[in-house]
Amino acid sequence: MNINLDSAKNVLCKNILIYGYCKFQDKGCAFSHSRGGQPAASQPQQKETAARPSQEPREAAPRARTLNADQVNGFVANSFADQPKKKFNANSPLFQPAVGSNGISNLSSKFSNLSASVKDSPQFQPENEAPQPQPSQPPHSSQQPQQPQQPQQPQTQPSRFQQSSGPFSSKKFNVSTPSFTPTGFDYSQASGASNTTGTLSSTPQNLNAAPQPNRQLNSVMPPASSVVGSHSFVPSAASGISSGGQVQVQVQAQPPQPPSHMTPSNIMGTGVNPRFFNSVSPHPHVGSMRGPQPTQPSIYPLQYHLYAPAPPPHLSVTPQDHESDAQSLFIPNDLRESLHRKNEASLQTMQHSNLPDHVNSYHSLVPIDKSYDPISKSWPGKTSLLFKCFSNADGNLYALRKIEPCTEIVDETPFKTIKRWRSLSSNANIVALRDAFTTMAFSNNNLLLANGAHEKDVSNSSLCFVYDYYPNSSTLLEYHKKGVRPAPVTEDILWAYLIQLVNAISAAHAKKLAVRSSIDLSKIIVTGKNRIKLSACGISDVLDSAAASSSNTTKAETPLELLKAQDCCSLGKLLLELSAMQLPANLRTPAVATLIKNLQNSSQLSDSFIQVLRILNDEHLIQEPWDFDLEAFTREHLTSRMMSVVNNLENSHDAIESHLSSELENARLFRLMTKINYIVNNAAKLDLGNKNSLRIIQVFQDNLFNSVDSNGKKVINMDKVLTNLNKLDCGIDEKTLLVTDDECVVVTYREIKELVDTHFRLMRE
Ligand SMILES: Nc1ncnc2c1ncn2[C@@H]1O[C@H](COP(=O)(O)OP(=O)(O)OP(=O)(O)O)[C@@H](O)[C@H]1O
Repeated sequence: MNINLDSAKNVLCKNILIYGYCKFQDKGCAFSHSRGGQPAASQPQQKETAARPSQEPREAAPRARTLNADQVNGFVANSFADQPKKKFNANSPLFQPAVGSNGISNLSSKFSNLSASVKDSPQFQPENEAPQPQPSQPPHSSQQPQQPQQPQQPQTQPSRFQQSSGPFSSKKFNVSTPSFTPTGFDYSQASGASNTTGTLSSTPQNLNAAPQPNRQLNSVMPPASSVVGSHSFVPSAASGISSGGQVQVQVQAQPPQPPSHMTPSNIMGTGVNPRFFNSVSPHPHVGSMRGPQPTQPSIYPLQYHLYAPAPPPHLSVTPQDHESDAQSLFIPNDLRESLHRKNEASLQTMQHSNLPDHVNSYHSLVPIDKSYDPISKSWPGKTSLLFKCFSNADGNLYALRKIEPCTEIVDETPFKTIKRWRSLSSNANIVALRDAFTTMAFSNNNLLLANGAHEKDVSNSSLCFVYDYYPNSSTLLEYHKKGVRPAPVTEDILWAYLIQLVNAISAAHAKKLAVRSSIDLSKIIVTGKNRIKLSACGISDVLDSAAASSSNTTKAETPLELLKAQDCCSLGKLLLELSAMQLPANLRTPAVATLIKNLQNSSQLSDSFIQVLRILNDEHLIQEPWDFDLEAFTREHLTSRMMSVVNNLENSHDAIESHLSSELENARLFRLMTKINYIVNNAAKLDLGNKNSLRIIQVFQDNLFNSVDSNGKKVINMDKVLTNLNKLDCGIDEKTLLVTDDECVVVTYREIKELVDTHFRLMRE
């Protein structure tokens, strides 16, 4: 038809007259589309929207929620109808992204073909479940009282997919899809929290009475694996729709319980003495916890096992040369768990306590002593308490040991060996001493001054030693004797301990120091597998020196040679004590000679180790200390054993390095999430061109953090976040279904990744 373009623009389009809108309005229709200056609606949906009564203001970001059956059945493709601009409506001519100059439009225009409405969403139906009868009447069953409509209640994500049946009822359940939501993460259920979603019901009758929606919309949907995959799928739930059109879920599974190793008692058991965290603490420095107390144990520790654990050894199949299993891609579970626990212990804080805010340049004190008794066994007449603290100087964590009373220290003289101890900080088997001082910080100064006490009353001062902090370490006593499950003592372990202790003692002796009270089961800490360190070095030096200078008697200092020999004796005693643990209780006699004989006869220890025990426990060693040469002893008895210890250390170093390399790229998900957050948070401020593609990123981010359990209750599903981010990071071709209140769109992870990268690049330009 020939049209005069000049005159046509003044003629009202017939489509407007007949239908009220023209679908070619933006596609080149030459006629006028404005009635009396009012632009005509270009979509029937827009007219509907305009006629609709004003709705509740919506959240800026679309919130994933479930549509009820009425919404589904009566759904018209009103994508984001109540938003200023339409974005993803496949039926709308407006969803043709304008050709932009930034290149994103090409990409996002693809989504116009992929877009699908919520009504098209499939329902997951387990294969063995009988198909639900189609409703022959409106969804108002006489058997079911109608649930009160609660439009503002949060709705459930899985139920969105329980509203249509048919097409996918014969599909196999695919746990590898992103939809698979392990049910082990809803700990809130375990605490007895009730279902807050008023429209949900868990009664079995609802399942029978529930009609299914008519729509069979499989033609536009992607394969089941990807569609079901984009949502939380709970295999144990059967679904239905109530008479009120509300989704009902029948829950069959018991609420999941956290693994036994993740119970609070277990966590507490590994770290700080729980008494420090009681609301009324028996610890002298820890006051009662103020502030609101949690009413239910809703806080759970970190989820250490975010990946599936390895199968039992007898079930694991040895991979072929060209194969690799998933376990090899990740850091081993036990190593990851131990590192997590160490981090947790390091970052633990204590909000309300009577501990001072600052002790010299150290702050944020948290007790790490696990014993209930502050009275020290190593330094008679003193109390000793250990705290984790942060340094103001370098921000690092340290272990601060407070010793009281310290009235005998009146000047700097007792600290004369501290500098030499500090110089041993590089020794692998000595916990580095960083600082030593006396302080009044632990005494309540204000109270003392108010009571007329002198400000510099030394009776209230404390002696403090600051060491490197090794989170979650335990003493040899706790590790092999007093722990919940004491580790067995083998000969290999004994040799490894002996060599490490000789290394520490030799280093100290070379600096003209003696380790003294540090050679004790309660003062040697285990920091890793068979790795030990002497803690509390230097304290005996300071205390003995202070005691000597304060006493009026001019008592001669103990000769260093004697102290060195005492160190070797202490080493012998310690090894004997550990070795005796291989004997039955009735053979553990206090007489050294008999004990060694029993060890020789009744244990698996080799003759060479028995020989070492004999030498180190020889009484002549104390009587004639000058005769003993530790270097010669090392050369003669330890050299051959050193090779295997070095070999083990090298192997462990290699293993740790290979695990480290597998985690080299572990920041990639953080980078990806940062990019997405930058884009989404700055979307309003930045001119990012095509808004449709931006919307996809927003919806992806929104879907990522919206998980619900089988009851429609919001849960934190780290597994889903990790899985989806990993897929996005790899940019795989698998499709995912992004769902908002009104619409869903099917995109591949590759396409979302391209959008994220493009937008982030544009944002930086
Ligand atoms: N440098 C350190 N870093 C981290 N933890 C440490 C450090 N030194 C000791 N610990 C831990 O602190 C806890 C208490 O140690 P401590 O030496 O006070 O033992 P104790 O049996 O209480 O001794 P004492 O009878 O002398 O008080 C132990 O569990 C130990 O593993």
